[in-house]
Amino acid sequence: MSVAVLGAGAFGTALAISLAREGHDITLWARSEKQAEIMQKDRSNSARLPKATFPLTLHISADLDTIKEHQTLLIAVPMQQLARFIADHQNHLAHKTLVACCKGIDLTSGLGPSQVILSALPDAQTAILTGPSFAHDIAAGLPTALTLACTDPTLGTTLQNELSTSNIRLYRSTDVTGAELGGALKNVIAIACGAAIGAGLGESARAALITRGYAEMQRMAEALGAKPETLAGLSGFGDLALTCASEGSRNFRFGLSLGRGETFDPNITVEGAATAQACHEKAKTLGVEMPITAAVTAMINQTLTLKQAMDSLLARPLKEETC
Ligand SMILES: NC(=O)C1=CN([C@@H]2O[C@H](COP(=O)(O)OP(=O)(O)OC[C@H]3O[C@@H](n4cnc5c(N)ncnc54)[C@H](OP(=O)(O)O)[C@@H]3O)[C@@H](O)[C@H]2O)C=CC1
Ligand SMILES: O=C(CO)COP(=O)(O)O
Repeated sequence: MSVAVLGAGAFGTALAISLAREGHDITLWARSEKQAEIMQKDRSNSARLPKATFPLTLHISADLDTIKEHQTLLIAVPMQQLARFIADHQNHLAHKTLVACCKGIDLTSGLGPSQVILSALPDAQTAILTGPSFAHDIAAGLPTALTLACTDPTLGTTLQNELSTSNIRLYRSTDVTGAELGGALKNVIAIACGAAIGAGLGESARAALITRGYAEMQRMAEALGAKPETLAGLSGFGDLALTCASEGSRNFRFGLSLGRGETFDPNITVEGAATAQACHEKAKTLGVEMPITAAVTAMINQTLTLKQAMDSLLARPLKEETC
C-alpha cells in the first residue's frame, strides 16, 4: 500500500482518514505549511473537516518530496484549481498513478479531470474516483459506495483493491468520460434543485428538475461517447440522489441561497457554478439541448431571475418524454 492524498480539504482528508484506518501508512499533503503544522498538532482538520480524529498511520506533510515513495496519488483539489496544481508540481507527479478525486469541467479548457491531467502529463496513468459520498460521512466511518473509473482495466482492478476500505466500497468502470460527467453535471442539477426549494417552488418541482436534469446529463454523455449505463450508476443517478436532496451538499445550499435571494460565502467550494458555465458552452458547441444547465448559468450570471428561469423552462415546447 503506497498512497498519498494531495489536497487537505474535506474530501482529501476524509479519504486519507478512511485509508489510514485500514492500518496503512498514508500521507496527506497540504499546500500550506501552517495548516499542516496545525493538523499535525491537533491530529484533526478543524478548518475543513471538524470532528474527525486522525489515525496514527496518517502522516501530514506540506513537503511534496515526502510523497516520493508513494506510487498512487489521490488528487483532491477543486476542479478549477487542478490545471494549475498539475502545472506547478509536474516534477513530483510524473511517472505516478494519478487518481483525480474532483468533480467538474475545467472552465478554461472545457476538459474533465483526466484530460486536464493528461494534457500536462501525457504519459501519466490516470483514474477518477467519484460518486455519492459526503466527506463527513466517510470520515465518520459510515458506509459509502463510489465509482473508480480507469480506461486500463488491469490498473482499474489494482486501484479498486488498493483504495477500497471497510467503509468505502468501490465499483469499477472503464468509462472514464461517463464517470467524470456524472460527477460534474449532478452539481449543476443540485444547484437548480436548491434554487427551486429555496424559492418555495416545492418538492414536485425538485423531482421534475432531477428527472429532466438526468435526461440532460444523458444527452451530453451520449454526445461525448460515454455509456448511458454509467450515468445510471453511482456517479450520475447515485450522486443526484444524494446532492439534490440534502443540505449536506454545498451545491444544493448554494442553490438554496440563490432561490432565497441571499448571498453565499465565496470561500465555500461550489463546483457546479463554474461547471454550469463550462457545460453550457460545450452544449452550445455540440448542439446538445440542456435547458436546465442554461437556466442555472443564467441565474448565476444574473441574466435571468429565478422566476424568469423557471418560466422559460415551463414555456418550452411540449414534447414526448424521451431522453
Ligand atoms: N466535500 C465532499 O463531501 C466531497 C468533495 N468532492 C470533490 O472533492 C474536490 C475537493 O473538494 P473538497 O475537499 O470538499 O474542497 P474543500 O473546499 O474542502 O478544500 C479544498 C482544498 O483544496 C486545496 N487547494 C485549493 N487549490 C489548491 C492548489 N492550487 N494546490 C493545492 N491545494 C489546493 C485547499 O487548500 P487551502 O485550504 O490551502 O485553500 C483545500 O485544502 C471537489 O472537486 C469536490 O467536488 C467529492 C466528493 C465529496
Ligand atoms: O460531491 C459531493 C457528494 O457526492 C459533495 O457535494 P457538494 O460538493 O455539493 O458538497
